[in-house]
Amino acid sequence: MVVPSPNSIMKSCKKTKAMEIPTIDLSMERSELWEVIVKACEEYGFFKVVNHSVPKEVISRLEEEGTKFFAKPTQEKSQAGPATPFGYGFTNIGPNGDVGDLEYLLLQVNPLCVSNTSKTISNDSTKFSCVVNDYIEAIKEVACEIVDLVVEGLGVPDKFALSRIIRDAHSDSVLRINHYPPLNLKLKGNKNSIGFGAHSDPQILTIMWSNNVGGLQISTSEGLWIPVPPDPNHFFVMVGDLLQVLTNGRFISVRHRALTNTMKARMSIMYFAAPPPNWWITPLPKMVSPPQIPSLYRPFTWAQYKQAAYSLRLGDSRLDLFKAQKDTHLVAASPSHIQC
Ligand SMILES: C=C1C[C@]23C[C@@]1(O)CC[C@H]2[C@@]12CC[C@H](O)[C@@](C)(C(=O)O1)[C@H]2[C@@H]3C(=O)O
Ligand SMILES: O=C(O)CCC(=O)C(=O)O
Ligand SMILES: [Fe+2]
Repeated sequence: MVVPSPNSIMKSCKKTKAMEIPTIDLSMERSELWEVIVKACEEYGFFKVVNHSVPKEVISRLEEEGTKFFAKPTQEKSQAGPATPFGYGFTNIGPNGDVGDLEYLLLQVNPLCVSNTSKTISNDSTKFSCVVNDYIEAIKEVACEIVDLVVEGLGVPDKFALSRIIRDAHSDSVLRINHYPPLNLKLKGNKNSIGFGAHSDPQILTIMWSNNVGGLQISTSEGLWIPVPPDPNHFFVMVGDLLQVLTNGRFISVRHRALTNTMKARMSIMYFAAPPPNWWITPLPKMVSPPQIPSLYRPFTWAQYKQAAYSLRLGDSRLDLFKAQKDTHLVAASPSHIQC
């Protein structure tokens, strides 16, 4: 059952639309759960999860570490940067000059990488690493539970086809802590500043937590923006580009953006579940049946896709590069030909 969120009635304004965010109660019967999850992934590529297994303290400890770090003077924070790609980054979201008013910490989820990056982030790097690792372990379980339900809902015989990728020791999953300082109206003179420009996440699945400050918007297929009411007690899930490919386009990766708040600082913690770099991405066998249902995409590795994603601008439609089109003039250069 998809439960309407109580905060879902929003004022419509130009190019935005009120919508009930699909809410999935993870304590429901498994047989009912996979059906609603598949429906939400097909319709929106986005949903909220309630009754998840992550203890409140695991979230609040990481929020506290994030707050402590972002409160430091810029010079001190910069010692943890630049984010190339891991560590502290600010203002420019990507290497292509994409604008956005935010600062962030980007960490590879591998405990050794967390430990190394933590040394420049915190004076008590052991504590920081522990807090981050506890969060990663807990959120990874939520991600695996969700993809296992997706696999079951799609009728894929290999029950762990997706969670196995996320659990792989060489998984390239990352954790990102975003901090959007309050918008200085006097300096910006514009009420709606973009914190993080419109994009879809390139990985398989994103699990997002945010503090009680709104800002996230998701896009409908008609290009209307839907504001997502904040809810620090629950998580939000986003379908990423790779899940779109793995389901042969049955699920659509959700385009989203974050606006900055005029008064309050916003913090979001994103877990991006990804395969190992050399993992080949092709639709799950159940999702193709040639010649009637051919694969919409040509095979590629996560490393190739990531390279393409990082060499394009934030809003570009990177999946188009990997479509299995027959007309050669529409087929883009293979990823190895893409300039970085
Ligand atoms: C502009 C960019 C930032 C980004 C890499 C990219 O070139 C295009 C994708 C962006 C994104 C969005 C989701 C995640 O926040 C992220 C870590 C990712 O994997 O892809 C960011 C990248 C980034 O900030 O490095
Ligand atoms: O902060 C948010 O709400 C969204 C951040 C985001 O989209 C990202 O980190 O990829
Ligand atoms: Fe994102």
